[in-house]
Amino acid sequence: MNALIGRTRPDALQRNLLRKMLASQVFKFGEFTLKSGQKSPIYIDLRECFGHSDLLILMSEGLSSMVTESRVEYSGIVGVPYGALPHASVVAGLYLQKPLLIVRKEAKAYGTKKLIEGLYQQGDRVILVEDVVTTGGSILEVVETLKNEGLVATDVFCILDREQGGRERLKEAGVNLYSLFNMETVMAFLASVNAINDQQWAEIVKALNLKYETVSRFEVSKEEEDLNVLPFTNAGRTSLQEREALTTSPLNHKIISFMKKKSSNLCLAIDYTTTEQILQMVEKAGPFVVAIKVHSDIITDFSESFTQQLVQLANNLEFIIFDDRKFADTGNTTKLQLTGPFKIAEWADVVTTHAVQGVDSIVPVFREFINNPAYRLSGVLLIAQLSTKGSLTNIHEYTKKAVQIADENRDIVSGFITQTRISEFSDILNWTPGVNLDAKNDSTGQQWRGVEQAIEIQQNDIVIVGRGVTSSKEPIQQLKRYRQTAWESLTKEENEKIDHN
Ligand SMILES: O=C(O)c1cc(=O)[nH]c(=O)n1[C@@H]1O[C@H](COP(=O)(O)O)[C@@H](O)[C@H]1O
Repeated sequence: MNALIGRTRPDALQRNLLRKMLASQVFKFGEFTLKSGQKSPIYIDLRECFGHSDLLILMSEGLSSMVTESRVEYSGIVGVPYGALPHASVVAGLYLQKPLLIVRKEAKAYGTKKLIEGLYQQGDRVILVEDVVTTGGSILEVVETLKNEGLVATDVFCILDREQGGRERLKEAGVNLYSLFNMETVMAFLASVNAINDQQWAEIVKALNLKYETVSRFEVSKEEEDLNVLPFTNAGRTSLQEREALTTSPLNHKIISFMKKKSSNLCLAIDYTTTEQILQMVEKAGPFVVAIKVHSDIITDFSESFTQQLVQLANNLEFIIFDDRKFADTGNTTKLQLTGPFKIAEWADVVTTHAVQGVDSIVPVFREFINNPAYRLSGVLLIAQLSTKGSLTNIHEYTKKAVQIADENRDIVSGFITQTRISEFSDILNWTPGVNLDAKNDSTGQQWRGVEQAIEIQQNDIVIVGRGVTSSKEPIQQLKRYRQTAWESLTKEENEKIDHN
C-alpha cells in the first residue's frame, strides 16, 4: 500500500506499472468466471503485458529490484510455466544475469526427456518467478518437481498476490512469497484513479472474498512519473552524526565537521572569470559555506598567487576548495591535467570526474594523488546525474554503473554530483547542483528546482548554488537565505525525531 504514497523510485516504479497495466487493459471489468468457478466483475490478465514492451521491461525491472532487495542467495531463476516465462527470461537475462531454468509441465516423450531445462547442479538453490499467486497450488507442484531433481526452492517472486490464501499455504510449506502487488494495492490504485467507483469496489471485494471494509483512496496522478528524480533507495536517511562515524573518507570527515560547526550545507559556485571578483566573493561568503566551487579553466587571469590566496582563505574560514574540472579522459591525461599549468591537485580539496571513461581510468589515478600528502586533493565527486535537460546521465543503467564505481571505492569517491540520492551507502555525500529559489531554468539547458525538493524529497546533502547568489544584486543576503533554507531542510527530519523523543 505504501507504494501509492511512497516518495522513492521503487514506489514510483510500482505506480507507473499500475498506470501502464490500466492503460494496457490488464485490468478488465465485466462478468468473468474464474478458474475456481467463482464469478468476478474484474479479471486481471497479466498476459496483456507481453504486447507492450515498455510494460514487460518495467515489470521485470520491478521483479528484479524485489529479488535484489530480498538479499536471497540463489544460482538460478525458474520461470513457472507459462505466464511467468517472459518475465523470468527478462529478469534472468537482462537484469540479474543469472541462468534461466524452465520446468516442463510434463517430461518430453523423446530426446533428453528432461523435466527441467537449463544449467544447474544438484543441490543448487533457485528462486521462482511467477505472475499471479492465488492458492499457491501450482507453485507447490513446481517446488516438488524441483526437489525431485535435487534443487532447493524456498523463495517465490510474483507480480500479483491475489490474497486467496497462497501466501499462507506457501509459508506452511517453507516457501517465502514476495509480491510486487497485492489486491489491496491494486484496489486502492483503481479507486484512487477512479477506474472503479465505490459500488464496483464493493462488488469486487465481495466476489473475490477480500477482507477490506472501506475504500482507500490516495493522491495518485494518472500521469506517469519520471523515475530518475526520486531517491533510488528505500533505505531512508541516516543522521549526520552516524554518517561522520561511518565514512572512511578524510574529506567527508572534514566536510561534516564544517557542516556541524557552521550549520551550513551550502556550496557556493562562483562562476566569475577574474581572480579579483572571485576572491572578493570568497572573503564575504566563506563564513557561510562548507565549500567554494570554481571552474579553474574559465578564470582569465588564473595564477599561482590566486590559488595561494584561495588556500589561505579556505584554511582561515574553514571551507573546502572544489575545482569543478569534470575529468573525462584516460587516466594518463587526467594525471597530466591534475599536475599541469593549473596544478589542480595542489590547491583543490575535491574535483569532479565523469564516469564515462570507466573505473580503471578514474580510481587508480585519483587514489595516487589522494594518498600522497604532497597534494591537497583528498576526494573526488563522481558525476552520476547532471542537472541539464536531456542529459544522457539520465539513462538509468549509466547512473547505476556510476553508483557501482562509487560504492566499490568509497575511500576515494567521497560523493556524487547527482540530482537525487542514488546509493544505499549513507557515507557517500550527495552534492546537488541545479538549485535556484527564484527561477526554473536558463536559456542553455540548466534546470533548477527548490531546496525542499532537492533536500527533503531527493535526499541530497549539499546544495550547490551559483547564479541564484552570484547574479543577485545582494549576493550575501541571498547566500544567507539559501544557507538557512538548505540547513533547515537537511536538519528538519532529525529535529522532528528529537521533538518526538
Ligand atoms: O558539477 C557541477 O557542479 C554541476 C553539475 C550539474 O549537473 N549541473 C551544474 O550546474 N553543475 C555546476 O553547478 C553550478 C550551477 O550554477 P547555477 O546554474 O548558476 O546555479 C555550475 O558551476 C555548474 O557547472
